[in-house]
Amino acid sequence: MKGKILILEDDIVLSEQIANVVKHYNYEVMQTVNSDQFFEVLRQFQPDVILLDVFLVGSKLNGIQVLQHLKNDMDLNYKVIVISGEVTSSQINEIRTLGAYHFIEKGSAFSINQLLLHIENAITLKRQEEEHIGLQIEYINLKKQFTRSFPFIGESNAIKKVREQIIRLASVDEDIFLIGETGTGKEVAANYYYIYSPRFGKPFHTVNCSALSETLIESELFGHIKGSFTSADRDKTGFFEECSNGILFLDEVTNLSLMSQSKILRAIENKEIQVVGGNLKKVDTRLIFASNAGLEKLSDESIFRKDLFYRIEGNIVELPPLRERDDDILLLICYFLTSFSSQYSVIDRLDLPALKDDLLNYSWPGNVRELRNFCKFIMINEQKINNNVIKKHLQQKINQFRFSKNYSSEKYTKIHNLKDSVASFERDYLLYYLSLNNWRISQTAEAIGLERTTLYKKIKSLGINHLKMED
Ligand SMILES: Nc1ncnc2c1ncn2[C@@H]1O[C@H](COP(=O)(O)OP(=O)(O)OP(=O)(O)O)[C@@H](O)[C@H]1O
Repeated sequence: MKGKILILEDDIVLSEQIANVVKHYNYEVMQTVNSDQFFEVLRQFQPDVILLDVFLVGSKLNGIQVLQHLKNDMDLNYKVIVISGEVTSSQINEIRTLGAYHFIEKGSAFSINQLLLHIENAITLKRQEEEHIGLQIEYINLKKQFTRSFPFIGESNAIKKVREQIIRLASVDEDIFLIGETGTGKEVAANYYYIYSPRFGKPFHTVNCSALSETLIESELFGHIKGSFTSADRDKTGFFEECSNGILFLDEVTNLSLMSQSKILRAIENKEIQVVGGNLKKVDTRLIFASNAGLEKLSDESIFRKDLFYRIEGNIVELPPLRERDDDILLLICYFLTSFSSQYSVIDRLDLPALKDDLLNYSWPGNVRELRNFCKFIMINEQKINNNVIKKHLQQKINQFRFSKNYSSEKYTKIHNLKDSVASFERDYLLYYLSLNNWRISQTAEAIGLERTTLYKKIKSLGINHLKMED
């Protein structure tokens, strides 16, 4: 069946004649003689094309009024072909303004073959429009899904500025360089760029450059031809070509060798890649670079090529560390706790604003990732969540951080006598766990796997002041 046709025609002989011909050409047809009957059939039949007469004897509405009703009250995509006897030029204009697909005069010039041609064209157009609408809906849904999966939370001025920069660069289809400490959200920002890029919906791949081995890097990025090296047992398309018309996200780009960076620069400048063992190929790949390196490291020639740096310098966007966007910490903690609480069915009753100072007392060196993992840890390990529970975990975190910062291995390797070095470590270790366990000896002993008496002896022999301790 090629399509559905609904006829509204009071001339039964003509209606029958048209119906027979179009049926013969594999269309499904319904015939009606007045407007009431027409609207009754219309709802159920859902035609592709409507053949509409203008003057209808015995009908509540004439053809033009029917057309008016179709335009104003029905948002479905029908194609209407008006077939009529004598109509005035102003009526023809009205028919056109009301959105009819075509107007055909009855009379001696009327040809059913021509009508068939118009029907076929109308149906083709309708299918194309439907496909276009379908694609648009799919595109909008994909965007919504993407935005939900990669929320970019933050209302601090710093993050607002970052979002603005990203939207501006994405909308003009420029390469971008995201820099920032680990966990500040460079990958989140890359996804945000993709959403605002005209390339959204086209391929988008992430390559972690530190995971690429130097020998295979060219083949991974630019592809290779079968037989071009020992293990190349078939042709391979590289990431640049896979993402042509789309976006390639090169994460940790400063971990690439200077040689590999020069090949990337060539690919950007010439919009062309050299396939390993093959020919040059034109590509149109937009690039997002990301690195944990600060600006001063980026301008160090031994880490990042000067020419590549100058090429991208104007498009650097810096993700601020969490400690510099304190306004966001409550928004983020609230988001993570809520998302993990539904995941692990833990109810959270918290007065978050009262926690702000405590949260900001810590520097969050792992940034948003650390905050996220902190929330996850609490949600998994605690049954009841309240401000005190959060404070307790925060204090433990602060203690651990101080311990790792103050007692780096360097402190012990500097002591040239092994016995003294071990003693120094043991002392720091015990002090750390004693403070973590509120100076309770039994609790500390259990936490570190010692007998209570052994711990007590060690405390004495290491000269730890045990006056504030309890058993
Ligand atoms: N603004 C934000 N809103 C919501 N989640 C965020 C935000 N920033 C970071 N995250 C979350 O924090 C975690 C780390 O983010 P991301 O991987 O983007 O950081 P990164 O800067 O790329 O880190 P790295 O340099 O270590 O790869 C992710 O789980 C991410 O979803």
